[in-house]
Amino acid sequence: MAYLSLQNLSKRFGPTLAVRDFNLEVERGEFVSFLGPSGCGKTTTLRMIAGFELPTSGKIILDGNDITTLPPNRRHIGMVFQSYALFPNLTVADNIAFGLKVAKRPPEEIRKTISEMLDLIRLTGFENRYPYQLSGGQQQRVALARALAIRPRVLLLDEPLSALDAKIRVELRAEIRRIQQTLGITAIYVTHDQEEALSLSDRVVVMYEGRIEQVGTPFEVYNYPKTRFVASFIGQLNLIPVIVEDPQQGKVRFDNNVLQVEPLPHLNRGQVVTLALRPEEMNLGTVEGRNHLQGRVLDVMFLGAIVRVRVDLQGREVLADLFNERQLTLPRPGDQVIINFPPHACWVINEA
Ligand SMILES: Nc1ncnc2c1ncn2[C@@H]1O[C@H](COP(=O)(O)OP(=O)(O)OP(=O)(O)O)[C@@H](O)[C@H]1O
Repeated sequence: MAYLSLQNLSKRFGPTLAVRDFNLEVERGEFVSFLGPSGCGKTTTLRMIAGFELPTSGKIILDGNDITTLPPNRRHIGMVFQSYALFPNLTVADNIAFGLKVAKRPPEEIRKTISEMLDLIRLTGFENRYPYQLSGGQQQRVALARALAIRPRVLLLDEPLSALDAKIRVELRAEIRRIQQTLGITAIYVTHDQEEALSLSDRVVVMYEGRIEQVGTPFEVYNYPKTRFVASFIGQLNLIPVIVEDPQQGKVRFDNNVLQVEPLPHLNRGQVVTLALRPEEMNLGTVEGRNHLQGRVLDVMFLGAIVRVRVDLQGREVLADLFNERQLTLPRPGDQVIINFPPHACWVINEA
């Protein structure tokens, strides 16, 4: 059996079913993210694992023991929140030592753990500072050390980076992953930021309205989304309505253009379906390949590593991404362009 097993978990708050029949198996040492829009039940699920909420139904098994109704302080779980929640009147060292002192660990062990934790979060020398003397990022690293000092069986992180600046957020993200891997600790990370979930996790649980939509590696949920929600929540997606011309040959029609996609044996001729394509699969300005569409540039957004071009394709707006390079000639609004994409880049959504 998996290290942490969530079995048919549900949570109801009055009329709201916040979490519905949630099933997940987490391996020891795995880093799993819960990703979804506000209100989809991520925090509630995390709080049930921590013991702050009792499930309305279902079970939580940790390392072979049923902990569903165990009080939080007996679960041996570490938690990091969005607000650093450090004790303002305690030094860094005393904040880190807090859980160990409550557990009445010997002073020698406490000293040793403080020193190891400071080394791990790269704040050696800061032990006598108070939280107000630290930056937000440093405070959050202390909060992480405090959660880890008790050697928890699972580390839970609830949007731990959302109060920080963009640059610190990216730095600390890498730090969290490094520390998690160094300790081999099992971690569950709640976020509504897809980039954070994709970059940190071994697996991502995509949630919507209290339900799991898909569980998979970052590669799987991005490249092989199982539902329309997952496809549109993670990354950008172009949707183009087309009519099936020849299902066996994978030919579809968009206005007067016949497009080649992969064979669609489960569909019928004449059916209206939606082609879904990522912006990075749309090539701009070349006539190679099998599918070309005429378009007109609406606007150009320079994002650094990529340039995102919004194009009008005969009344339908799509996004096409170019890789930035210094020699690039940027398209301009009003330019006539050709968009092409390979047959294997599109998937077909059939909503009928
Ligand atoms: N204590 C509570 N009492 C009543 N309703 C609650 C309570 N806690 C959460 N809810 C409701 O349950 C649903 C799920 O909330 P939850 O906080 O788990 O979502 P979330 O995905 O973590 O959202 P966010 O990203 O905004 O924190 C929401 O509709 C919320 O209003």
